[in-house]
Amino acid sequence: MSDTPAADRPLTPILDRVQLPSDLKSLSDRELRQLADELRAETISAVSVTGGHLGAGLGVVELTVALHAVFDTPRDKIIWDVGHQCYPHKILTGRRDRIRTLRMENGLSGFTKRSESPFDPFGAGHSSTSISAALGFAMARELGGDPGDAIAVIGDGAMSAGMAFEAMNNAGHLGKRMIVVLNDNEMSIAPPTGAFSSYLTRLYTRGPFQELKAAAKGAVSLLPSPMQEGAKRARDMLKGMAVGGTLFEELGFSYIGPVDGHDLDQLLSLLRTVKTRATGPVLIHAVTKKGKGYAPAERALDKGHATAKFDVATGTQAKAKSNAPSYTSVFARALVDEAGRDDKIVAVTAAMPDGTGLNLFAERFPRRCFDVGIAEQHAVTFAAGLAAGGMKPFCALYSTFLQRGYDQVVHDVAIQRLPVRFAIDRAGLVGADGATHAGAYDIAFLANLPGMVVMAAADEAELVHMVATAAAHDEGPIAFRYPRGEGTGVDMPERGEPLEIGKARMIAEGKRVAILSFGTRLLEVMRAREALAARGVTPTVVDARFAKPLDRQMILQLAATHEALITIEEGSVGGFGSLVAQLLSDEGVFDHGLRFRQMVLPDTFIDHASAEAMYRDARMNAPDIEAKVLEVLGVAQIGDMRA
Ligand SMILES: Cc1ncc(C[n+]2csc(CCOP(=O)(O)OP(=O)(O)O)c2C)c(N)n1
Ligand SMILES: CC(=O)[C@@H](O)[C@H](O)COP(=O)(O)O
Ligand SMILES: [Mg+2]
Repeated sequence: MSDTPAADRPLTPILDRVQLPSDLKSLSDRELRQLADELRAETISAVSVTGGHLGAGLGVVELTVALHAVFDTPRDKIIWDVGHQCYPHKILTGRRDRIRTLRMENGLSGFTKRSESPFDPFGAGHSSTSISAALGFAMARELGGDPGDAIAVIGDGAMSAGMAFEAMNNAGHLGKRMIVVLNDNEMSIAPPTGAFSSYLTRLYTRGPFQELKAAAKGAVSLLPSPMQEGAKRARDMLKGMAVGGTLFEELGFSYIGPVDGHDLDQLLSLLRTVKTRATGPVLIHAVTKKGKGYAPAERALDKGHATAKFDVATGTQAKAKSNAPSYTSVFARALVDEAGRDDKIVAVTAAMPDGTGLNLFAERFPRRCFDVGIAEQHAVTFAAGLAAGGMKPFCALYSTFLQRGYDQVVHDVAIQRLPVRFAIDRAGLVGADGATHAGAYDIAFLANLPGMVVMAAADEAELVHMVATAAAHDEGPIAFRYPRGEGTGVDMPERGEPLEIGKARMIAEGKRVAILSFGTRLLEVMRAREALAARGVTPTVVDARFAKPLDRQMILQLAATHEALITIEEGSVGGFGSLVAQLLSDEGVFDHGLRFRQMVLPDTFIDHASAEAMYRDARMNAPDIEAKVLEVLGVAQIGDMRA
């Protein structure tokens, strides 16, 4: 477990007096200002030993203190969008003693989580859900459910997603008291793109400040008294001028802002007034700085969005030893290579240019690369439109975020048989981000779609071939998946060669049991095979490459020549193994006594830990494969081989 030596911990006399947010009520505003400074120092110190999301939390330190000082949590509910900015909130809500276990096995989650604390009323990890959830709490209160205020804190990046607007539309119509704090730091993970982002910038660069905007639309009564004076002056000035309402006002919110989100006095005074006077939906537009107060984060291109462990004095991050290129970079380079030969290839990312490697593509082909913002649904249908228009779109998304665009995959892509290429990164278990980010379901939800081709790369050389396969496949949609992290270090091909659709590859011939591997568990399968050889068992090993279409001929042949078949994949039940089972059952193979086992992720949500530990818990590492082979053959032990 990580720790900070006592001598290196920041001095935090006020924070030391805070066990729970109720302790903030006895602090003066001056003490609250000091508390904010100490909370920032404690956050930096903690993340320096755990790694994790740093910049977003540093940007909301004053907001966190002000919200907890003014409202009565957990009766009042603060709903942090994404949840990646919640570390200061965790420190103030009874979790300081475990803050140096963030994102570790058995430690605190890196996001808000209902099961972790009553101060986390709603869990997150994916973006743009907070306003919907807050509205749900507000309406539950109106209908006699849990009392208290509902406050959504949502970033400018998350605000640009469709869900946020769906929620605003509904909230403005229902007209009930709820509060949205728009935390505008002009950053997503990368600098934000899009017209909405420019709109927010215009809101605070065009001139009118909070007094003027509030005056223009009658939100004056929500402003604290000193500001009301200014507002009245502003209203007088405005007489006769045509001042357009903000988009938020048009949607039925009282808009207050922009306010300086690091000015604690102003925040306290504003929130106190809103707390006593608000009757309907209110949006407070707070302007903040991502990474605020820690120079290395403020200077970094990503404003310290996510860091490895680091040295607090210098900001220097610990470098992971790497023996092989990451799958992400292999994908990106292969795509750039293909695109150099084919100018119809275009690429789409939903706010993850660095995470998907498409930053590399954008450097080389800026006109052919689109960052659509946090908008996975749009990304998929936009790619469908590009395909319908004659382009060859690669839609590069994390498996977990593709979930949000599923109807678009079915309705806009698959039914129309449009050749959208889905590059699915972060397939399988991802480690520290935990269950919300696990890429567990894409095989199941894609391979059940008629006409969809679904591939998984067993190593980085295979990935290069799959990029080439997707580029060459114009007949309909095609997807290929690959995990987070580095490859296996295999020799790389000069250039990708399109694979024959639906053909598996034989890796090692053996006897009695055949293991059909789909994806990067192949390495663990080969380790298991080596261990089994010592016991005189030599399984046949096949890299399936395709979950859809299956290599029927190869699978039926293996079934005819082996006593048992085992499938393994980094995905949930309902995917590759289920399709193999369906084939074997349809062909009556089970009637002849074939023994069959599927190794899939368990039917539980696996908590954050290292990816290796998560696969250990999922029982999908080499010792588990070895045990499964022995069990299916009825050889030796029953029980845990890993003693
Ligand atoms: C649906 C979804 N897509 C993508 C992401 C990845 N993601 C996490 S935080 C983030 C940027 C959020 O920007 P913003 O809301 O402005 O918050 P900030 O980090 O600037 O505080 C992105 C793209 C996600 N969590 N959920
Ligand atoms: C909060 C969030 O959704 C992202 O920041 C995510 O943690 C990135 O994951 P990777 O580190 O795998 O890119
Ligand atoms: Mg932002």
